[in-house]
Amino acid sequence: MADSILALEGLRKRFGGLTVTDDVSLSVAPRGIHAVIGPNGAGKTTLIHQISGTLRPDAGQIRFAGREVTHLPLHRRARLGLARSFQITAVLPGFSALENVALAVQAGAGSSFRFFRPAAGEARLNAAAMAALEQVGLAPRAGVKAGALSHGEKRQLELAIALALRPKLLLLDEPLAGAGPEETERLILLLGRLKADYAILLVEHDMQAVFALAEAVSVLVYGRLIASGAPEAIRADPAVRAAYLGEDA
Ligand SMILES: Nc1ncnc2c1ncn2[C@@H]1O[C@H](COP(=O)(O)OP(=O)(O)OP(=O)(O)O)[C@@H](O)[C@H]1O
Repeated sequence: MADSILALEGLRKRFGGLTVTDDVSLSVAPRGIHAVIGPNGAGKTTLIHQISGTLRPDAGQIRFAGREVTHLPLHRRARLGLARSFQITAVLPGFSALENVALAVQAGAGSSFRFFRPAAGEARLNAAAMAALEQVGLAPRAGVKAGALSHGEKRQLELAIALALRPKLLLLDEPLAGAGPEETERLILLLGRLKADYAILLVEHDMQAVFALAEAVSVLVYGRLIASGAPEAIRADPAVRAAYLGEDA
């Protein structure tokens, strides 16, 4: 589709005898949240890994921002604006929130910061990092060591790191996992704000959050996409109810 930021076409991935991504085609709009849901082991994370470039598909095509990226390595896709949220384990606990984001900005900016004298470069770096912290509501905690942040704040920090790379598409794999009720509410509000400016592909088990946030929902079962569409249509889809939502419906 011409107006999609991401388009998957006939994507396939096998692990030995197991087909984990089975002829998956879907497109993601340039703004808003597209959720991918499905039971445990359905292949959601494997799909995200193929989009980010961590895993190579066996067949099919991935188009991102108007070009084919199927065989591009992860860092080249990141430069084009494809960001995955970094897991908490990637955050450096001994560095402040600001330093963590600044490191990401520096890595993402590549050579563009070399043109500045070190001090000026550092000021620009910190300003860009602070802007990303502001976007996620973490600016007041900029000086706090990442290791001392609460679980929810670490999630916010991961998002700030991803945003610092100025992405066009954010890949979020279970951003609400492990968050308490209050943190969940805060993160849902944050994602609701971010989706106005970014395309977000969201893998999430929290169905309340998914149906509150998503403009589009795709349902994976055993690696196959059994439905894709507006949340209301997905909720009413008999195949989806039978395969997945049935137990909660
Ligand atoms: N590297 C691998 N080698 C072999 N099998 C794998 C590998 N990675 C994942 N799998 C298998 O592929 C299937 C899909 O896994 P995946 O993690 O993508 O599912 P998921 O939908 O993200 O699950 P969950 O909701 O539990 O996180 C599972 O059966 C899993 O055991």
